[in-house]
Parts: sequence; C-alpha cells; structure tokens
Amino acid sequence: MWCYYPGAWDMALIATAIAAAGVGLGLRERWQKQPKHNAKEKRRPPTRLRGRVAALGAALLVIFLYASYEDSRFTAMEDTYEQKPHKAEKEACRCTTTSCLRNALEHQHTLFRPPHFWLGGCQKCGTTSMYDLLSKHPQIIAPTPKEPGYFALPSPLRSLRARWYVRDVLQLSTICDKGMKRVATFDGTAYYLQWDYSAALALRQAAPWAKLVIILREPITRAMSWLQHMNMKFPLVPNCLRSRSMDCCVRQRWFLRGNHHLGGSLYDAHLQKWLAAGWPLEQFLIIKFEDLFEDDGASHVYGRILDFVGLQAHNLSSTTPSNRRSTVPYEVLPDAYDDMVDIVKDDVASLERRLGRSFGWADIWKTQRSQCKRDGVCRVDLIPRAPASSRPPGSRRFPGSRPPG
Ligand SMILES: Nc1ncnc2c1ncn2[C@@H]1O[C@H](COP(=O)(O)OS(=O)(=O)O)[C@@H](OP(=O)(O)O)[C@H]1O
Repeated sequence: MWCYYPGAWDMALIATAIAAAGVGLGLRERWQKQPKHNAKEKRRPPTRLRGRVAALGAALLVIFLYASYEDSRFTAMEDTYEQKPHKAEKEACRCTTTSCLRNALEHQHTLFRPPHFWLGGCQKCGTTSMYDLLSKHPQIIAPTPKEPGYFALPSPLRSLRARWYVRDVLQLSTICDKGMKRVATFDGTAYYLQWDYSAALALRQAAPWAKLVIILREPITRAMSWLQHMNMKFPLVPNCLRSRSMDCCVRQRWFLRGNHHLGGSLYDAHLQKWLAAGWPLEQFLIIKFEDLFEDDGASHVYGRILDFVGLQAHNLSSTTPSNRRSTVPYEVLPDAYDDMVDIVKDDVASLERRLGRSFGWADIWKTQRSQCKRDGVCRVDLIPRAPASSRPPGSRRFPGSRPPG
C-alpha cells in the first residue's frame, strides 16, 4: 500500500501554491482586461472566484503555518529583565501581568508565589491525572484551564493575554482572598518542555522561583499515544491513523522528527534548552511515568510532588487515571520499531547520564524487540510492561497489560 501522509509543512506548501495560484489568476485576468488603447473602456473587476481561491489559500497557509509552528526555532532572546524594587504581597494582588508579579514577589520567599510550580513534561505523560489529584489538595487553587499554554505564546500574544493569565488562569483574586501563605497555584501545560527555548525563557522571566515538576514516559509509546490521542479526540483534524496503519504513520518524517511526535520525546535535548535558559537542575523534579503503574503508584507520585513543592501531605480517597485511551497494542514492523529506537536511544542515554539514574526504557525496547521476533510483527503496548528486573521487589505488573506469551 502507498504509504505517504503529508505533514504540516507539506500542507503549508500546498496552501502557498493555492494562494499563489489564486493571486496569479486574478492578476492575469486584471492584466488581460486592462484597456490598453481605449481609456474609456471600463475595467472588469477580477471574478470573485479567483479572489476566493486566493483567500482560501491564504487562510490554509495561516492554519498550516500555525500547525508547523511546533517545529520552528525561535531566535534566542536575551534575558533583559531588570530587577525592580521589592513590593509586598498586597501590591502583588493589584497586578495584571506576570512581570508585575515578579517585581512584587521575587524576594518574598515565605510565600507561595504564583505560579508556584509548573506541572508538565510531555504530552501523554499522565499530567491530567496529576492535575486532577492536585486539584483536590486543600492548599491548591487549580489553574483554569489546566493547559493555558501561555508561556508558549509568541511574546506579542503573551502581552495581549497577560491579564487573562493572571486573573483567570492563576486566579489571583482568589489567591489574594485566601492569602499567599496559605494557598498555591501552578501552570499545568504539559508541552512547555518540548516546545522551545522561548517557553523556558518566558517562564524563567516571569517566575524564576517556580519549581518544575516533569513526568517523562518511554519515548516511543508516548509519541504513538499522542497520535492516537489526536485521532480520538479531534475527529475533524486530519490524522494519519484514520486512513493508514500505525506502521505506516510511524515511518513518516513528520512523525519521526515532529516536535509533538517522536521529536517531542527527545527529553534530554529539551532539558538542555531549559538549562540554557537559566533553570538549575535542582529546581526540577523528574518523575518516570511508568512509576504510576507500580502499587499505589499515583499516590506515591502525588506525595513526591507535594513534598517537592512544599505542600502538606494529603491522603487521597481515589486515584482513578484520567485521559486514558490506550487499550490495545498497535502493530508495527520490526524495522519501523528499530528506526524509532535509533532516533531516541542516544538522547535517553545522555538523559540518564545527566541525571545519574536509569529509566529502564532500554529494557522495555529489548523486551518489545524480542517479542517481535516470534512472528515478525511488533505489538506495541502503549502502556508498556516493565521487565521484572527493573521493578522494585514486591511491585506488581502494570495494570491493563497482558501476561507474556
Ligand atoms: N494513574 C495513571 N496510571 C497510569 N497511566 C495513567 C495514569 N494517569 C494517566 N495515565 C495515562 O496518561 C496518559 C494521559 O496523559 P496526559 O493526561 O498527560 O495527556 S495530555 O497530554 O494532557 O492529553 C494516558 O495514556 P494513554 O492511555 O496512552 O492515552 C493515560 O492512560
């Protein structure tokens, strides 16, 4: 079967061609109808159809350029922030921008300065479940929406949305009513890490005090889970899985390189940008997604987050996972699986070196690959099974996974 599926950049090219064709046809018609000798002859306006083609092309171009924004690189901005004089909490409560909050609160170390922390890491890494659990904590005012994406906006848009972020997302007036010593809020945008240097820098400029809680999932299953998520959640958005097999989709360049797909799973490369933006490693809590599947995993992860951000311990009555979509394994051929491993393995190795700990993902690939050998097809469980050796004694198998064999 023909295995090609256009990515956002291909679509942008097509849209440019449509827009250019519309403009070209309109200009040609205008030129042809231009009275050359008889000035009295009326000029005929170009037909509406041409104008519409050009407008359609331009609109598509804007949409696809926005979609391909994920892959664009921003020029590094310099941190031009100048420290302003210290202001009290009262003054912060009158703020409508994050720079005002920073000016007022930067030296107020005893307070939960908004945003007190960022909960993210990557898309499909369990942040919705953690957001739901954190929302139940008595000291937390949960941001609305969970994923404002504010620090990923280009800077002019960020200025336009500043009031919204401070008033509606961080809910400054509620925090001020209760007191910044009592309650904390956070930003739950999952994708800041994989976004770009600009997001790291923008958050650093706004809230250098913020603790960074990131959850990382085995890179290949994360990327496949994202593709599946988009297919299920957005039926009107074109998605490769609707007309092609997973095996075909994971071979596409946009999947292998795109920043929401496998490129988004190059965690060490992303982390480097955050360190370059001035965030020290000590300000990060890095959690392994697969820990959620151990006995009482969600409660343990929740407890670690509370401890790290300095909130009181809190017992949960239930920890039902949210946003769960992976139920059946996807089939890919061994060469496609190997290509994916090749793309991420060096990044995982350097992440492990940087953090001085193992994530056990290489073992997951090995187990997966040995399973493929049986009949030449890899059945990739998006919720992977941990190899027994990488599980702590007494922990159980991941729920939802099938027994081997
Ligand atoms: N407690 C717990 N235990 C195990 N797995 C869990 C848990 N909570 C969330 N999940 C899995 O996390 C995936 C959703 O992640 P996110 O909520 O971060 O996705 S999103 O990017 O915000 O859409 C989603 O993965 P998929 O099933 O592959 O879609 C969930 O199944």
